Amino acid sequence: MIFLMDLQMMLLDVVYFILRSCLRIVLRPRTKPIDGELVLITGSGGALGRLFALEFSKHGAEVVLWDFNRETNEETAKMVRAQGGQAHAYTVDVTNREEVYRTADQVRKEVGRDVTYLVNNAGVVAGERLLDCPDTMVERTLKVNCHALFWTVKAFLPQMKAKNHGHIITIASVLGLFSTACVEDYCASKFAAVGFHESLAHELLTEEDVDGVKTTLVCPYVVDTGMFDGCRIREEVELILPPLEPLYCVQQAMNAILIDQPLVCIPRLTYLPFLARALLPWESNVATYRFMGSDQCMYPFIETMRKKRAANGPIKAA
Ligand SMILES: NC(=O)C1=CN([C@@H]2O[C@H](COP(=O)(O)OP(=O)(O)OC[C@H]3O[C@@H](n4cnc5c(N)ncnc54)[C@H](OP(=O)(O)O)[C@@H]3O)[C@@H](O)[C@H]2O)C=CC1
Ligand SMILES: CC1=C(/C=C/C(C)=C/C=C/C(C)=C/C=O)C(C)(C)CCC1
Repeated sequence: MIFLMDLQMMLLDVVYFILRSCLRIVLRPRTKPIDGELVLITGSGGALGRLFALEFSKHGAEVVLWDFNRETNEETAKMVRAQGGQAHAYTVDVTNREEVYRTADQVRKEVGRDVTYLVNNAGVVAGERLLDCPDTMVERTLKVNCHALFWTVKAFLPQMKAKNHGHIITIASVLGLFSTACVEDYCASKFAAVGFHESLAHELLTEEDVDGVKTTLVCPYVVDTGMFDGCRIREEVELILPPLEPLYCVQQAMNAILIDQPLVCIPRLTYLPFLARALLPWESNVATYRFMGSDQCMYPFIETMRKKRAANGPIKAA
């Protein structure tokens, strides 16, 4: 009897949340205020990290900027201050566990309060076919895009839990939900990031006294930041699915964060290949990939990366 009542309640919940999600597309819920929050962003010297810093600051938050590129990170801090915000820049390699824990303590002492929002945004890609990809590059991708999430979350989650207030945001990728050829390192690391994030979200949901700690998983499609320069799908399909403008991507992610949305794929159209991967036979997906030119979409990207590496020299391993 209890089982049947539980089943009925669960089905009602399922239908309620489906309807609520549909309604939220048309009637945007009220966003939560974040003025006075302390937001830490990793990879803040990069394109999306910088825009996140500027957007969070526009909403009244104070930002802590972590990047291992001192110059670009300082530049972000300057831009935040120029728009009247407060920023603290730290040069950190997020793959270095001790450095993460040490700098987290330093932030606590110097800024004088706990980080309440953590945006794990730092990310890299090897940009090489598997058999041509040096092992150190594979390791670097996994360390930056996946291992670092463990170190930063372990550094900041305890205070969020203690105060029952906080928000953990993971900038993953649609390539953490479905894959394509020649980005084995990246897909492995982003699928891992999605797995890490979702398991953490479930863990927090099972602990009743931490319902004030929220999570948002952000999965963007190609963004025009330079990171995936050259990535191309079939021209006709690209007309309905062009690379995203970086600011649009960050604003969509901000909307999701500010309404405590647990997952956002940007644009919404990319929920379809995610569903297709789960529902259709493998061969059907292969057929759609071929039709859309997404089976070989990374070929020109790899050529572009090779040219970039030839011009700038090899990338330092993390
Ligand atoms: N661009 C795209 O098409 C998409 C990107 N994403 C994800 O969005 C995030 C941001 O991407 P985007 O802004 O385009 O990339 P960028 O390369 O512009 O920014 C990434 C930043 O992370 C920094 N970084 C790299 N390694 C470390 C490290 N070990 N410690 C600290 N900082 C580090 C980089 O420093 P440095 O410049 O010195 O390398 C850079 O400043 C990434 O996680 C990416 O995977 C998701 C979907 C699509
Ligand atoms: C595979 C695939 C597609 C193309 C996806 C691409 C090109 C994704 C690139 C994502 C990037 C670069 C993410 C970075 O984090 C389509 C056309 C949606 C159709 C279905 C399958």
